[in-house]
Amino acid sequence: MALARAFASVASLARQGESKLSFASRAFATNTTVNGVPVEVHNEGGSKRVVVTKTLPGERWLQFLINAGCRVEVSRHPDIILTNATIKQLIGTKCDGVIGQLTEDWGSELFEALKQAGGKAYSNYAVGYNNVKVDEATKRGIPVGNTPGVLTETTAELAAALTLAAARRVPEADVFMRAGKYKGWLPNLFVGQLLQNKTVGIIGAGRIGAAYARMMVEGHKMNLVYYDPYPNKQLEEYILLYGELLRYRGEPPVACKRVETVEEVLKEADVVSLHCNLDASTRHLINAQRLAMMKPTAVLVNAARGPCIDEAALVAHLKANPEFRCGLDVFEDEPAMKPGLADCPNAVIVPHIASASLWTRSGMATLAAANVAGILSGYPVWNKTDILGFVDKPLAAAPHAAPSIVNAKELKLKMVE
Ligand SMILES: O=C(O)[C@H](O)CO
Repeated sequence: MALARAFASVASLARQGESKLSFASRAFATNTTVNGVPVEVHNEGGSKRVVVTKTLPGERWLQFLINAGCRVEVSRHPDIILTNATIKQLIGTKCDGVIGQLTEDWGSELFEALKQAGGKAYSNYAVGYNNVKVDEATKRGIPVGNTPGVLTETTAELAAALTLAAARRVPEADVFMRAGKYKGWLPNLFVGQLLQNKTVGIIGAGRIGAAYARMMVEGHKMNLVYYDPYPNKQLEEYILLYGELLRYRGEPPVACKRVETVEEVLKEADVVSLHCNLDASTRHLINAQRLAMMKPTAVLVNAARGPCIDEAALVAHLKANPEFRCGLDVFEDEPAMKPGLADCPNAVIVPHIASASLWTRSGMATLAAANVAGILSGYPVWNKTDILGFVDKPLAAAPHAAPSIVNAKELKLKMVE
C-alpha cells in the first residue's frame, strides 16, 4: 500500500511538472489559417510540420511533438467530420506527419497528398483503424500508428455499463421519472434481467473482450462462453482461479468455455458482447439469422464497430422481441442510426463514447503523438504491450520509440529489442 501511495504521489508530481510546461506551450499558441482552414499553431519555429485534424485532450501529447522539434498545427475547422478536401488543404505542400481521426477516410487520396507533401508518419487517434487503408500507406512508405493499451479497461467498463443499463432498463426508467410518471412502487415496474450466475458470451477475446469478460464474471459470478479463433489462455486461467476461490468459499464455481462457432455463443449466452475488429469477415456478423438464434430475453452489446451488426435486422428483432435488449455504442452508418432504432425502448444507445474517460483519451493523444514524434525522430518501434511508460511516467523517462506502428513489419522498421 505504502509503495502504491508513493508511486501515485510521484506520478502526480510528475504530472504537475508537465502541466506547467504545457501551459507555457499553450500560452505561446497562435491562430492562423492554412489554405483557408483555421489552425492553432504551437512551437511556431519547429522544423517539422505536424498537422492534427482535431483538438486533442490533455497536454502531454503536445510535449512529445514539441520535444521532437515539431511545429504543430491543430485544425480549428468547425465541421465535426472533415472531408478529404479539407484535410488536403491542411496537409498543404509541406507536411511531415498527421494525427487523424477515426471519422476520416485515410485511403489513397489522403496518403498520396501526404506523400507529395513529404509526409513520413501518420497516426490514427484510435486503437481501431478500419478507416485507414494501411496498404495504401505502406505502398507509399508511410508508417501508420494506432493507440492500443489505454482503451482496454475504459472500453470494457462502458460495455459493462451498457449491459447493466440494458438488462435493468435504466434509460427507460430514467425517462419515465423525468416525465413525472412515477406514482409509487409497483411489483411489476421496470422488471428486467438478473445477471448473477447467468452466462456471458463474448465474440473476440482480445484485450478489451477479456477485460469485459473479467468484469462480468467476477462482478456477477457469470459463466463465460467465448468465440475467438485463438484461445486466450490467460483469461481461461484467471476464470479457473476465480472459480476455485468461489468453490473454496462454498459457492458454485464459475466456468469458462471456448467454442468453435459464433452460433454456439449466441445460443448459449444470456448476454453477448462483441469485441472483434471490423473487416470483411465480421461485417454483419450479427444478422437476422443469427439474432433469431439468441435467447428472446438476451442482451446484445456492441462497443466494437457498428457494421459488425446488421442494424436494420436488429431494429426488426427489437420490435418483434420486446424482452430482447441491446446496448450500442457504435452504429452501422455512424453518426446516423437506422430508421426505427431510436424508437425502440429496449435499445440503450450512446454516441461512441466507450473510450471517453479523461485518462484514456489523453493517453490516446499521447500515444498518437509519440507515434508521429518517434518516427520523425528516427526511433525504433516499441512493439510491446506495456505502453504505460509513454503515458504515465515523467516525460523525460518515456521510451525513445514509436509506441505502436501497425505496418512496422511490412515497412521493415527497426523494433526495440
Ligand atoms: O478504436 C477506437 O479507438 C475507439 O473506437 C475510439 O473510441
